[in-house]
Amino acid sequence: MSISLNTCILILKEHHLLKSSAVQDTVQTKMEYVSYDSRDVQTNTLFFCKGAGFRPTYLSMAREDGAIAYVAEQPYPEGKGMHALIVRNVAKAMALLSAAFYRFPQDDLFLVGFTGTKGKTTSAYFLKGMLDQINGGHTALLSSVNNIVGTAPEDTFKSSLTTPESLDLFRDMRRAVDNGMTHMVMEVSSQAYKKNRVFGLTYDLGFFLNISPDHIGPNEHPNFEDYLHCKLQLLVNSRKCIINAETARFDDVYAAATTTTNPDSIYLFAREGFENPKLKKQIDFRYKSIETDLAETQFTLETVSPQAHKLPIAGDYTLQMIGDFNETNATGAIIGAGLAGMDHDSCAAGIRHVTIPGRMETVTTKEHGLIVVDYAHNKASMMALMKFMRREFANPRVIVVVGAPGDKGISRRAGFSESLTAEADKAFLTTDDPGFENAEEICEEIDAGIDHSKCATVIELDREKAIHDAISEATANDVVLLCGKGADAFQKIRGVDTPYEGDMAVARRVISELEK
Ligand SMILES: CC(=O)N[C@H]1[C@@H](OP(=O)(O)OP(=O)(O)OC[C@H]2O[C@@H](n3ccc(=O)[nH]c3=O)[C@H](O)[C@@H]2O)O[C@H](CO)[C@@H](O)[C@@H]1O[C@H](C)C(=O)N[C@@H](C)C(=O)N[C@H](CCC(=O)O)C(=O)O
Ligand SMILES: Nc1ncnc2c1ncn2[C@@H]1O[C@H](COP(=O)(O)OP(=O)(O)OP(=O)(O)O)[C@@H](O)[C@H]1O
Repeated sequence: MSISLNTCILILKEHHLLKSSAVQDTVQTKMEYVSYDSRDVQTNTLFFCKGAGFRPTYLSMAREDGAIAYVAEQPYPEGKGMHALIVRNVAKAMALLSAAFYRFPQDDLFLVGFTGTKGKTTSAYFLKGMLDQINGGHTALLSSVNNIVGTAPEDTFKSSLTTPESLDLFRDMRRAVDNGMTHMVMEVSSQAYKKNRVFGLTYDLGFFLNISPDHIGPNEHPNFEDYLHCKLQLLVNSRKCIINAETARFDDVYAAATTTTNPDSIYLFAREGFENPKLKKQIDFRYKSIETDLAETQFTLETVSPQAHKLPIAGDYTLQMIGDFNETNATGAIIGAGLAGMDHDSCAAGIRHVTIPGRMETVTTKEHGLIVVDYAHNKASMMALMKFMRREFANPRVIVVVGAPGDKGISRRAGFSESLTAEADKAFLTTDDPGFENAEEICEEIDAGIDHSKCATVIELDREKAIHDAISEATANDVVLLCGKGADAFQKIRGVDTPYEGDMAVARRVISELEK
C-alpha cells in the first residue's frame, strides 16, 4: 500500500483543507505507511500530528524512525527535513488520506452504521447474525465488545474505542475486504463525528435508535444539543435511513435524515399502539410482543406501508435475548437485513441464536431467583431493565449490584440514584472502573441521591463480595441484576486495567457455592 505526496496534495486541495505545503523534492515521493503514533512508525511513513495530547517531540521520534512526511495544523521545527502538509483540520485530513492510502475499502463493503444512546452493540450483533446467513459468515463488525474483520481467530480483537480512529478504521476495512468480508456493520458513536473519525464515509444504511442525556462532560460533549447534533450526522451521511419513531427529538432526527435522503428511502418503525399525530410520515413497520419467558422473547413484525410491503420480512421472530428493548433493537436490525435483500425465514434463522457477551445474560437458580448480568450503565438503560423485570416477572423483589465509573459520565450518578429509587428494592453500591477517583466517594454520591424509604442500600466496595451478598439474600422469586460491567474482565483503577473475574463468572461461582 502506498500514497504519493502528489495524491495527498490533490485530495487536500479538493476538500479545501490544504493551507500550505513544504515539499522537499519531488511530489512523486511515495509514503508506504501511515501513522498518528510515534511508537508505530516504519521507513517512509506519513505521520499525522493530531490530538490534544500531541507533543512536538513525537514528531522528532517519528522522523528518527523513518517518517518522511507529516500532516499537521501548524509547521513544527521538529519536522525539519520532512515534507510538510499544513492543513485546516488534521482529523479530516487523516480520514481522507487514510481512505486513499487503504484504497477506499468502503467501496467494496455494504456498510451499515448504528447510532443511539442505547442498543448500538446489540443491534449490530443482531444484524451481523442475520447477514452471516447470506454471506457465509463474511460480515465484519466494529463494536465496543469486539471487532471482527475476518473469519480467522486473529481477525477478532478488542478495540479501546467504540468507533476507531479514522486511520485504524480504514485499515480494518481494508483487512476485512482482503479477508473476503462483504458487509460491515459498525457502531457509530457521537464522538466519531465530533472527532471526524468517520469523515467522508457514506453508509448504505444508517440507523437512529434513540437518544437520552449521556456522554456530556469535559472530555465528551459540552451539552445535550452537541451530543444530538453529532449523532444526527450519521443520517446525513447515509443513503437509506432507518429511524425508531419513538425516539426523543423525533422531529430533529427526521429533519436530519431528509437533508440528504428522499423520504421514500427513510423507514420508520414503532411498537404497536405507539401514536404520534405530529409525524410527517407514515410508520412503515410495527412490532409487538408475543411472549417472554426466562430464556426467550417472541415478537411479531408487521409491514404497514406500501414501501415496507416490498420487504418480505413480516412474521414472528424469537430471540434468545430477553428484554422488551431487545425487540426494538431486533426490529431495526431485521429491517436492515430486509434492505440488504433478506427474507423473513433467513432473518428469523439468523437472529434466533444471537447472544452478546454481557448483555442480558441470565442464570436461573433454585433458591436465589433469576440472576442477570447486563451492561446497563445509565439511567435510561437501568430504567428499561428494571421496568421490564417488574412487568414480566410478576413484580419480583429487584436487587441491584451497581457502581459508577470514575473520571467520566459524572451525570450518570444522579441517574443511578433516580432509577434505583424508582425501580429497585435494594441496591449494593460497588466498584465499577473508578479510575483516578475514590470508589467509596462515588458510591456515597449515588447513595446520597437515593430515597431510602423506597430502596435500601449497602455500600460494599469489593464487587465480588457485593455480588455474593446480593445473591445470598435473594429468594426464589427475586431478580438480582448485576449491572454496568457486562463482560468486562478488568477494573480500570488508576490508569491500570486490573484483572477482574467478570460478573458472570463470579455469579456462577457464588451460585454453585450456595446451591451445592
Ligand atoms: C477525546 C478523544 O476523542 N480522545 C481520543 C483521541 O485522543 P487525542 O487525539 O487527543 O490523542 P491523545 O491520546 O491525546 O494523544 C495525542 C496524539 O499523540 C500521539 N502519541 C502519543 C504518545 C506517544 O508516545 N507518541 C504519540 O505519537 C497519539 O497517538 C495521539 O495521536 O484519540 C485517541 C486515539 O488516537 C483516543 O484514544 C482518545 O480517546 C479517548 C481516550 C476516549 O476514551 N474517548 C472517548 C470519549 C470516546 O471516544 N468514546 C466513544 C464512545 C462513546 C459512546 O459510547 O457513545 C468511542 O467511540 O469510543
Ligand atoms: N433499545 C434500548 N433501549 C434502552 N436500553 C437498552 C436498549 N438496548 C439495550 N439497552 C440497555 O443498554 C445496555 C447496553 O446495550 P448496548 O451495548 O447494546 O448499547 P450501546 O448503545 O452499545 O451502549 P454503549 O454506548 O454504552 O456501549 C444493555 O445491556 C441494556 O441494559
